[in-house]
Amino acid sequence: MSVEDNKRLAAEAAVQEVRDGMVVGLGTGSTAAFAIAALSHRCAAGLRIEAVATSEASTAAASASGIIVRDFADFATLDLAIDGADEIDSRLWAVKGAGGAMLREKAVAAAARRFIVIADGSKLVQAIGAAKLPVEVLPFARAFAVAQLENLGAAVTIRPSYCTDNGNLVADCRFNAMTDPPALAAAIAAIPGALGHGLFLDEVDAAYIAADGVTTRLGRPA
Ligand SMILES: O=C(CO)[C@H](O)[C@H](O)COP(=O)(O)O
Repeated sequence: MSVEDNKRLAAEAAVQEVRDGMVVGLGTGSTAAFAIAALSHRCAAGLRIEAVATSEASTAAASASGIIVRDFADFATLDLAIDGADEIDSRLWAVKGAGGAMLREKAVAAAARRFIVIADGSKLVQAIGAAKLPVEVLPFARAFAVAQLENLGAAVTIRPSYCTDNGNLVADCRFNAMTDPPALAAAIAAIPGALGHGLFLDEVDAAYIAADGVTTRLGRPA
């Protein structure tokens, strides 16, 4: 089984949780794309849902595949959201944002009554922290925010030639050791000009992880 097959299996397992009448948050990235495809097949077979999407790319993909996509600005809560991750551990702490959508992704995940991460087995780690941690940065505050992130121990690279869907920069941060993710999340959130980051410590309710063609669920059942 290839990595792509495992991404698809994890996505298909998560999409089984979607029920008629739900408002569903759609993630961003290659694994989330498999969820959009699986959801599109279910909609073609008669499932009636509405969706909101975490990026312009996912909005376009979902709309093109026949899913009704609404504006997240009009929803205070969602029934379910499904998204990929760059790392996830058994505490259901995740790092997201390699695709640069973490600010919208976190708002959608937080609004969802149930947030599911889908991933192939390579994303399941003993403890998060090896992946780069993306931080969305207001261009106006670029140098200040980078210096503040460096003060927290990060080696920071502004993602070249990249602009988020919100018109901002992404500072990719590498930490030698991420010893206290909750403290780090709080410290980054306190930086003026740092608009959001890819540490998801409170949002994930469950994860479907597929490895070697076998899908495992971590976290609470639907
Ligand atoms: O957080 C994300 C985008 O901002 C993605 O969900 C994450 O990067 C995983 O992507 P992929 O499924 O392509 O590996």
